[in-house]
Amino acid sequence: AAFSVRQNRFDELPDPQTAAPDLPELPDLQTPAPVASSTEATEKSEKVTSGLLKKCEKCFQGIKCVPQFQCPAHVRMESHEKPQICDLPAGKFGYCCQTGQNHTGPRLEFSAKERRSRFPTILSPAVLDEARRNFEHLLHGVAQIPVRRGFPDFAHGLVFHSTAKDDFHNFAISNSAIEQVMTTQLFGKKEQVPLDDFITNNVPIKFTETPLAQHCQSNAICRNVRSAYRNLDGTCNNPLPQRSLWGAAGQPMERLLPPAYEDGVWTPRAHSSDGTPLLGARKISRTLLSDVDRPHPMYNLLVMQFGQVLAHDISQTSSVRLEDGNLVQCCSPQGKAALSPQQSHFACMPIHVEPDDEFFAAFGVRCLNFVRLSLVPSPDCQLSYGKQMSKVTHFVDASPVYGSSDEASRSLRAFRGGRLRMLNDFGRDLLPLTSDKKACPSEEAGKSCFHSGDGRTNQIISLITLQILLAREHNRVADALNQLNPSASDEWLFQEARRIVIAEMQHITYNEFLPIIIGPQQMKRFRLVPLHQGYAHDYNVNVNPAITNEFSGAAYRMGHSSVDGKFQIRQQHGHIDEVVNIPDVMFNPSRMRKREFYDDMLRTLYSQPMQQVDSSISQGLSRFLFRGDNPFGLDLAAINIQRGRDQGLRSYNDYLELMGAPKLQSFQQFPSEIGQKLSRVYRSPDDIDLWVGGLLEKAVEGGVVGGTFAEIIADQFARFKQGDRYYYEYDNAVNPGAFNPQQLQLRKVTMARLLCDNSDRLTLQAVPLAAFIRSDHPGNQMIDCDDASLPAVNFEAWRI
Ligand code: HEM
Ligand SMILES: [Ca+2]
Repeated sequence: AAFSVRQNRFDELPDPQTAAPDLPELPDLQTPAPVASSTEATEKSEKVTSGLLKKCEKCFQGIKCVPQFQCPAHVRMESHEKPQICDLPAGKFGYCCQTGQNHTGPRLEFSAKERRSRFPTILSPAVLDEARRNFEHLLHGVAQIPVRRGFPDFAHGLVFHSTAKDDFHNFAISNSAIEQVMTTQLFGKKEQVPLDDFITNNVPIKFTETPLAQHCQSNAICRNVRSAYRNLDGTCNNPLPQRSLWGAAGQPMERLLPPAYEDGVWTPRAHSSDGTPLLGARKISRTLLSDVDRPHPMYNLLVMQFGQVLAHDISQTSSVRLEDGNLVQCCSPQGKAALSPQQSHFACMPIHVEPDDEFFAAFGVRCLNFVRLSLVPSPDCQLSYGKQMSKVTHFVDASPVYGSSDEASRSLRAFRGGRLRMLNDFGRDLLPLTSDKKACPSEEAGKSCFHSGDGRTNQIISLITLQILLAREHNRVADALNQLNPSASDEWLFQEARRIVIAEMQHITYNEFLPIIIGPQQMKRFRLVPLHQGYAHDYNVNVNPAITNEFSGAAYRMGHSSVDGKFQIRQQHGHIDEVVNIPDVMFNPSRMRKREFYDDMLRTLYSQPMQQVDSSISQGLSRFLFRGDNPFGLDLAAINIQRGRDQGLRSYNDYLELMGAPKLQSFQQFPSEIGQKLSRVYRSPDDIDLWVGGLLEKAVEGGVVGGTFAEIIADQFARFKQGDRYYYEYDNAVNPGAFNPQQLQLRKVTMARLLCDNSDRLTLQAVPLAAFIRSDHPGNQMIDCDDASLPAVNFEAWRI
């Protein structure tokens, strides 16, 4: 087989306890595991010696030393061909890696000739015809049952909404991609193509010259690759013409490991490693991910809320739709049962609820709606597995503020003084109201829903708060630039203010936010720490900045565990004025019109602790998500697990191997209570879903997530840095919109400054100096917004 992560190649590594200190460590689980019961794994590892532990050497010219995680092909190599090891910052070792970005690329040793002898190299018209007929039948042969307004699954669908026009466009592209996938499935079945050949892109047959080539992508035409401003849709960031779409809106996501599709193409993982059916996502959620109140001792809810804004900046998938653009329904009314196979849409993957469910049983609910993500055609037009995409620009570029297309950005601009349009609500600037009836779940509420660069803004009121804050920051900067340059054009003011706000967003992300999530070691090892002065030189034209499926489908959803089910809205002197349950402020923005609410919400965010990232998920998300006026909502934990399977994520153990840690061999390696629960829902440690396994790990030192999520997240932010030519720390040799040394003083910006500069100063007069740290944490302190020791960016450097 070309690919076999199932074999544990890392049992060749010596026991981390007894070997050199810089070896990969066992995943640290939330409470110390009873190591005493000497497991099979320990015995094995004591016996073997490693070919890996040669002394660290320098990599050959042109080859980079990267963390093992960024050298995914290593899991597919025999030990004698493993890459050479080398030194990384933070006293860790890495690999001299040559694999480039194509993690699921074909193995080199198969020559094209050898491959060709196995199956035909062209698609026969008969296969194309049959697949076409099958697909037509799937599209039109079943009842088109839409989701009804006012129900939780309607709001869930809105999370994938951008504009009606976009949804329509995606529908056509996704259909073409799904027809490609179905043709591939049929071809695979007829020619008995080995599963491994699909998942490693080893089937060198193209759709070119068939009708299915119609939507295969061409490259973007970049009129000016030296433009000082990044394109709104993210195109033309990479200067090479054949890479002009890297990181752009609508582009496919990357993968760290080949997909776990049962047919190698698009059929979700549904079986355990021993062949028995996997248990359902809801069963796993209610067994393992209960709601326990564990406030974080150090970090506040602003970490959670900034985290979500950032999530929306870098990822938005899209779900399969009905032909008329409506959402697909997979359950009978009131979730009484899953629709029969004859009635079901092909993208249905409903979540099964058992009759003994502690919560949903009381409402007679046996089915939660779940629709698979839509696909995009293979960029190279090759027969391959299904590829999910992100609708927003993959880069950290404040796309929630400006939109991910020229059209979206035009709808947001005032075209005066470089400003964004705002709603003046009795002297306070709020976001403009939306006219898009699909942006809010009920038509009535739609009247007061807000419009921004991201379709998910109204999802929760604390998210609206930060969206307002960022839009105000843009206008504040535009006004300051206008003061300095009264004759500057609207376009110049807009683009300069946008360039500054993006840099602020990037600086706060890498300087303040990310270290909290992944800890200082990972920051150093992946070279993510911003410089104090001067320019960074990490740009790498070979790095694809695309979001990975593992990041969006699992690792970064760690944020869901940091959500608290309640907001404690404070008045003066710490007195709690109102307790708001989060489901009551999902897609319900009316409170924002109360005069003091915006300031109060910001104060809540910086003073209320976030929840620890662990296996506890608030019932506000796992029972009442998007409940609206209904007695029950959806289960986001179950949705996350199901989504991982939809996206073809491999099991947790495979990602342990990728980071160079030994795979788990037994549930006994977990703390006993967790191990027992795991054994009730999984047959073997090889079956654990990535999101679940990641949440069970103990946090890395100085971070909030465990080792596996830390690696996936660090890798992603390394891509956003190395693969973004416009990254704020790059000089003119790389970045045509580079800041000059005086302008780079914008590194002074902090989250605390943004809070002060964009509050209403009604109830918010002071902020914690380290804004993401609880104000009651020793060492942090409240600072008055007018205190000169709270650094501010001076815009003099923009006088022209
Ligand atoms: C009140 C807070 C939140 C709610 C109600 C919420 C809800 C949701 C929902 C409904 C989805 C779509 C799930 C699916 O169908 O697959 C989603 C996706 C996601 N969420 Fe959250 N979320 C919240 C906070 C956060 C936070 C704090 C983070 C990270 C720090 C986060 C990260 C993500 C990511 C990465 C995705 C995948 C986005 C995509 O690629 O489409 N969320 N969230
Ligand atoms: Ca973006």
